[in-house]
Amino acid sequence: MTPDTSAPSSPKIVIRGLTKSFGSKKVLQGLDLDVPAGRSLVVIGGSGTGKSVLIKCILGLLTADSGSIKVDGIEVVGASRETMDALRTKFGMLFQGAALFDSLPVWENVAFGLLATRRIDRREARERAVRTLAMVGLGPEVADLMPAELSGGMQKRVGLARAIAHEPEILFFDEPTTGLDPIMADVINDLIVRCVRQLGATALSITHDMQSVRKIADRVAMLHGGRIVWEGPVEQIDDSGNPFVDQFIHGRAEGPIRVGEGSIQS
Ligand SMILES: Nc1ncnc2c1ncn2[C@@H]1O[C@H](COP(=O)(O)OP(=O)(O)OP(=O)(O)O)[C@@H](O)[C@H]1O
Repeated sequence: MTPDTSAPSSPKIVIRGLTKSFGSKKVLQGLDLDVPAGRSLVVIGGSGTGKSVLIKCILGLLTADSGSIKVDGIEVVGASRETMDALRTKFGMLFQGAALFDSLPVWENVAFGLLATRRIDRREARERAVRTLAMVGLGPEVADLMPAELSGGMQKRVGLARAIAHEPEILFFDEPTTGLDPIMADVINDLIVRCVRQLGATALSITHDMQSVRKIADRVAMLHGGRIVWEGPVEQIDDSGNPFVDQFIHGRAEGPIRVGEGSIQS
């Protein structure tokens, strides 16, 4: 996404030895990953390999069993509620399906975090929301519509506006193009690139959509068997020499990834 991905960048998020199981199901099994500051890293991997679990552990929505996740040097695993609340002010999130509040107009959806966490009056919040909507290509006439009045692509834009409204340092994108037609998916990918650049943010995304990976990633990490099995610049994914990456990016049924074994070490 940025032209020079080889330039050094200190990590914004450092993950070491992360494990997470659900009952006897081992999902993350000693995962190590650095997310470089100011870059866009995309985690790829088959269904059920634990990509969402990884993001939820970083956000503190799930508690890891062991290991360490440091955001700007602050430990997330075992962090107090106060620490997590403070860290979350740095985060912006766009989840699958945009997850808008149906009962609130668009502008209140966009300004939700601002109204909840900052001393800001409704008039100012609305102005900020309208400015942020403009960043994702939506005019002021959209501000007073209800989410149900919007197409899927517009809802995604509103979700993106909500994610960036408080100018977060770190943006998380969970399957940002799922359910969109290829053209709208490309529009959303372009907006993600533009917004991340404009904010100078660090981005961590998960997606199955290889078009999206090629567009939004500076670096790519492949999750399989509970660990990162390959990590490198996006320019190298076609030439990674890694059989898991090769099979995944070409969508082949044959290869080391056996369907249905995503979270089991092969
Ligand atoms: N809260 C939970 N309780 C029990 N099992 C869970 C929970 N959350 C996730 N899992 C299991 O963990 C595994 C990894 O799930 P996760 O949603 O992270 O996969 P994913 O890689 O994001 O998949 P997809 O690409 O299909 O969304 C799955 O087997 C899932 O059933």
